[in-house]
Amino acid sequence: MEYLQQFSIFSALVTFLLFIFLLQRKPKTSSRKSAPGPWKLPIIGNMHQLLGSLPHHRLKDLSDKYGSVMNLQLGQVSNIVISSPEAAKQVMKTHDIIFVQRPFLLAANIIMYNSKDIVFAPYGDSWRQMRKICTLELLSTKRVRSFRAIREEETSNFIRSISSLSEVNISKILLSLSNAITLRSAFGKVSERQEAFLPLVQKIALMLEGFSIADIFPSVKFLHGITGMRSKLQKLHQEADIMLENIINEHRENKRLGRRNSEGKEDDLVDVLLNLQDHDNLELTTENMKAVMLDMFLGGTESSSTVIEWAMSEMVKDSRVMEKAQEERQWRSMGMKSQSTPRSLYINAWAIGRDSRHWTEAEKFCPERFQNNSIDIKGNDFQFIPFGAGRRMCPGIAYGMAVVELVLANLLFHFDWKLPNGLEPHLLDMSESFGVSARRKNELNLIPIPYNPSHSQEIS
Ligand code: HEM
Repeated sequence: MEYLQQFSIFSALVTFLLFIFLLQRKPKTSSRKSAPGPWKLPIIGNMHQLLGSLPHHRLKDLSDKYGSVMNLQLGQVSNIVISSPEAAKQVMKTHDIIFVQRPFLLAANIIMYNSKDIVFAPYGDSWRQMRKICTLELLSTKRVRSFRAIREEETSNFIRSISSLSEVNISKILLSLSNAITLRSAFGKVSERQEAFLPLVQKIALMLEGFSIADIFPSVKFLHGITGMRSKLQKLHQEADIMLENIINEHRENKRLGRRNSEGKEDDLVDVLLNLQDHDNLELTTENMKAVMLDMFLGGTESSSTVIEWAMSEMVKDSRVMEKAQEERQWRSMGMKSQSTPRSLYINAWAIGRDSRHWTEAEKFCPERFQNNSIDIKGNDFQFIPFGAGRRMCPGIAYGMAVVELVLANLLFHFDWKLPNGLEPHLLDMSESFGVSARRKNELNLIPIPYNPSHSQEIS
């Protein structure tokens, strides 16, 4: 089991070689010396050079030409693009304090109650307090363990639902599973009203990813109005606010009446926040609570399902890896227990994970590269930073990995997988889409072949 678990982790994480995240930071002060960069046009700067391909691909091509610390002008905003582990270490470790800010994003500011969350909060006392609540209370190993029953039950239902299908849209059902786990962990017993929160979160995620004209020309205020962006954001914010307000009020009322919000003994995340608000000497406002809940959904659902989606795609494409990952199940079945010119920083972790000076056959899916070495995923080895690094590193590693590992292990244990319509594995399209987590461009459809239909054991 240990081997399969480790393999799942490695398989999942290695997909981050495919996974884009352009970690966005903002230096506290602008440096006087400018990095090299491509020639730029008046007004739009280098925006035209990003057209025609996904930004992380274009940025890698440009950095191959101009260097791993490159200057790029997008509208009024001067950006530094980081594309090597050495440069990433400089900005995320050695000089982390200078680059710890997130840039101002109109969407985040409106949706997140003037950035009262963690992801978009300016570096300072409020972020520090929220981050502490997040690491010590909401996403601690102990809390993640307390949601184990939810993860297992949802995964078990998920596996059972696949068994009765002749073909599965893996992309879609993985996102639903990830959403369902977060919904129950966050809100406890799930009502229809709470389910309506999910499509709204998806709309918000779409608004938060990508480049917006308002952020590229921050001083040209009228642009924000004429694009309709501001009013769309305000509408979404109001809708989310009403839902979150209702959910929090229901929890408050249940608490007052001594009724449990969650099904089991464990508190859900809203309970935890309400307890902190009542008992601790913290300035945790209801707006903070709502903004953090949005962070949990935006940061915690698509990220995990995308890892599994890419891991499955890679393994279906390469049967050698799939078979190796599935080897262990035979043993298990044999009786084992079951500003006007602000400056931003983009860290192209996608390009860094493919740096040929650090990785042999960097483009190849080869989870074994993580065996028998001590490469760390927690931001200490800069050639592989799936969760970022430094002060703003992801606080959701334990939560995310718990979901990825459990779901992937169950998918591999219970089924063999085939592509539909006799499609040859090597012809599987592996294009990515634009967006924060670079999901598959085309959804992944697979045929599940139950490994052992009489075998009802789930992997936990
Ligand atoms: C496999 C799943 C996940 C991946 C790959 C991932 C990746 C990341 C990355 C790359 C960052 C930016 C780090 C930086 O700027 O250096 C980040 C930040 C963050 N993530 Fe995750 N994440 C995952 C799961 C989660 C989960 C499950 C949650 C919460 C439920 C979460 C909450 C956050 C928050 C709140 C931040 C902002 C931290 C700050 O600015 O202080 N993430 N994540």
